[in-house]
Amino acid sequence: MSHILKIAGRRTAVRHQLRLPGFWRFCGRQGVRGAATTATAAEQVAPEETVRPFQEIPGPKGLPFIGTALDYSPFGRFPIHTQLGNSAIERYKTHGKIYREKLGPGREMVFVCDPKDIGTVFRSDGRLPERPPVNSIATYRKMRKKPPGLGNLMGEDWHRVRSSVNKEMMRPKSVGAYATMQDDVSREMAELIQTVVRKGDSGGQVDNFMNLMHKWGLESLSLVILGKRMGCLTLDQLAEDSDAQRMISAVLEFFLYFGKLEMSLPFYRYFSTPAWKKFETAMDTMNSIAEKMIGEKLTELSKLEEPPQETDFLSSLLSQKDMTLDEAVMMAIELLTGAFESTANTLAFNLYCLAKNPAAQQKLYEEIMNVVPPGQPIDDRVLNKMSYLRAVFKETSRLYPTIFFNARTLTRDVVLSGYHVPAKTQIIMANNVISTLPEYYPDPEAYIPERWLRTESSAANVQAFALLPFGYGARMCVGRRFAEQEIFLGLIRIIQKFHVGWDGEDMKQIYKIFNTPDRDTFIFRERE
Ligand code: HEM
Repeated sequence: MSHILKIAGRRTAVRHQLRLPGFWRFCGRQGVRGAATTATAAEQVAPEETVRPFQEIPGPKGLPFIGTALDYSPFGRFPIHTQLGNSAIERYKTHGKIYREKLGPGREMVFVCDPKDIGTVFRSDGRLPERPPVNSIATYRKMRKKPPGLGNLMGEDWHRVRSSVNKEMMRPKSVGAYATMQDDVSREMAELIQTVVRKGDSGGQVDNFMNLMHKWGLESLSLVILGKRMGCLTLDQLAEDSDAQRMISAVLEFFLYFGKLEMSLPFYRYFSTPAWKKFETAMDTMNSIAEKMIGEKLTELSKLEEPPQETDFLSSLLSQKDMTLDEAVMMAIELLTGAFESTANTLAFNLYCLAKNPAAQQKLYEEIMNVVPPGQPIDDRVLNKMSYLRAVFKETSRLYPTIFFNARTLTRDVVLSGYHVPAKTQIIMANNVISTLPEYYPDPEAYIPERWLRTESSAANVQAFALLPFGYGARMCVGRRFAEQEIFLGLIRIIQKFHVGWDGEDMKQIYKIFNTPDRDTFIFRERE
């Protein structure tokens, strides 16, 4: 443990030096307004006299106090689990590309559905971009006296932690080093599907396929973050009391109640509502399993005289100079618990689009066979050669987004669609609306990966900021490269072995913060 503690002590000192002056300089109201004046003058596209005031932004009329919150209740116009994406499409049809909506006390948001406005918002990010806080998680972590986690950190604290994590997670070379490990897990996952298909009594379906996807996502993450296999990848039902199954069940429960709490009035802040109790129990379970796994890893590391040779994310984080031990552990917990569901769902959306579009699937299969013959290991250099695979991923993200909206709290005043929007306003960027508009995507309902290929004449038409599945700028998804690499590997290993079809009703997306497939009736047929 000695070298870990030595490093941790040094980090605490660095943290205190950085924290106070920077934080107050950038978060103080005067500071932000001051910055706003200069930036606004430089960035405004319309002369000042033509800029319309904030209050004139159109939007749905709501009730006093709760605004339009009831629209999103189970009995409202847009029940949140099934209609959140549609709500923005319908509002756009009524109010246009910018609208203002109040969803409860202190929760007024401006929705934008124009790539130019989205560009303006992201370009105004500055050095310390802010997203609206995720209140339920912040409340839980405060109650348990834990650090808030990267997603909820703001100001200089966010910048310091993010800079450390970026070194390991945003550099293609660092992330590429994990590709072979992730590929091993993906190959095993495809072999499990093969075992089921070869039994011949399932008609090519894998019972509870999404559960297999979750196991694949968790196994891969634990290998990358802790350098450890969890033993999830089995066709047998995992024992109910195993860490892996408890973690998977807790994460699914967590996302279900997380979505409910974030999109309803925050009564949980005042008393323990039934939804809050479920959320709290799920968080407790996830954290205790992750803490146990991380604790075991720290004990292993403490027995080493020198830092380990093999790569794993936690060991790399611990060797960063400007992160405290608590923060490194919190970061590992956040990644281990929060990230495998999104990759699992995204892989399922990609498979579904390919199942429904056999010509695109065939084209992808041909690219895979050209670049990676079966049996050959895959590394990051191989992935870089696969342009059709990337195009499939983008086109799926357009039609079946894993996240509907990006969000920012403005750190300076801007002009959006000719309206003045002041600093501190919460902005929701509804890229899912843009995805339905023929002015940005000819034939928007069709699945056409080719529109993303640079060689096609249509490629030039896809406007910047129209599609941003991982957000944008300094605060974009820190797991983007890991997630893409993992999804690409999963897709390659499945499509290489199987023709993927679909049985029955179309898949719909259920909103639980991340979109989730409502069914998983894939049909796998082994290729000749
Ligand atoms: C397909 C899967 C995923 C999608 C679609 C996704 C999408 C996003 C988006 C849209 C954001 C907000 C970005 C912004 O505000 O500009 C975000 C943030 C974040 N994501 Fe992901 N993500 C995925 C997977 C992952 C994975 C695998 C990890 C971790 C290994 C991860 C960790 C994070 C973290 C920690 C943040 C907060 C970053 C910050 O505030 O600095 N995500 N993600």
